[in-house]
Amino acid sequence: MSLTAGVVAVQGDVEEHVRAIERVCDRRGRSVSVHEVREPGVIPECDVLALPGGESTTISRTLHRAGIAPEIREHVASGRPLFATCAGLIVVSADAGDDRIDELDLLDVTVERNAFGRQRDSFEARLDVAGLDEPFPAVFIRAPAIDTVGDATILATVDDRPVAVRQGPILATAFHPELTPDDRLHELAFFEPEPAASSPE
Ligand SMILES: NC(=O)CC[C@H](N)C(=O)O
Repeated sequence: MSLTAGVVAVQGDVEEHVRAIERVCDRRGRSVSVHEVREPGVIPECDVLALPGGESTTISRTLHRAGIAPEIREHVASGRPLFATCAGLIVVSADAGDDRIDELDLLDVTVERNAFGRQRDSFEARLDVAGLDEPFPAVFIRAPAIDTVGDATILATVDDRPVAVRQGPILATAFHPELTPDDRLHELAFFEPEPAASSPE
């Protein structure tokens, strides 16, 4: 059966997520149609969903204004996979410590925006990620870090700060897996959910 994927296309690296999803599906021999989500009515058709990085205050405001936010909540509530990267992580968190962000409160973590400081505004790290055999080339761009973790499971850390977590159908990273040709985290997010979550296969 063909997979229907959505990439929330408010802002940010949408095209890169689309291509990563197409690559993963191609490798797994799955046909896929990927929709860029800008309005309500698309997410209910999607088996899997990506929420890209960008600027989290803009993304948060637009999601609520466009009426997409409730559909993201329903998507997760129904156990369908959501992959949130960077600003996406900030938006799905429980608290980002910024009044301009109306968090979706789907992931039991609090985050600090731009947590790695000026000198390390952008950097790359070869990251050990739970569930992957080889380190992942992680690209950080004005990345958030996770401050406190409730129910979520930590998959990776930088300087002892969590930068990748999963909780039920949600996988979230402070970095940008869509900016590298390595799509193992898209594969983990969409095809190898935690046992409690339903699989799109
Ligand atoms: N690359 C990103 O998504 C950066 C996130 C950005 N610093 C924010 O807080 O919105």
